[in-house]
Amino acid sequence: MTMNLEEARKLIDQADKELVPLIEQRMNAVVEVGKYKKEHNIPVLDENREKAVLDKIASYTENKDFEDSVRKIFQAIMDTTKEYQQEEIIDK
Ligand SMILES: O=C(O)C(=O)C[C@]1(C(=O)O)C=C[C@@H](O)C=C1
Repeated sequence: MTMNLEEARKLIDQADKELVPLIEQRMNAVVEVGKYKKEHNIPVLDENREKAVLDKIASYTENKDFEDSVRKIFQAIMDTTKEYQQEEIIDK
């Protein structure tokens, strides 16, 4: 039997609540990398690192039906972190 809408949304809310502190933890590390890049004049984009991150997270994905979505989500995260490093750290 499928779950009802309310139950499914509760699970989404719970997952979101757990994800936000982890995203913040990731962002804190991204800020440190951004400062290092600024100090050492290193470009924000590191394609090799992004490929390595995507391959690693793909390997963590248990349900392979979700692998492409998980890769897209992490690519969106890294696009956002690059924008943050550029606008909030490099350009300041
Ligand atoms: O590892 C880095 O160099 C980062 O700046 C972090 C990060 C990421 O969000 O994982 C962001 C931008 C880079 O293109 C690669 C990875």
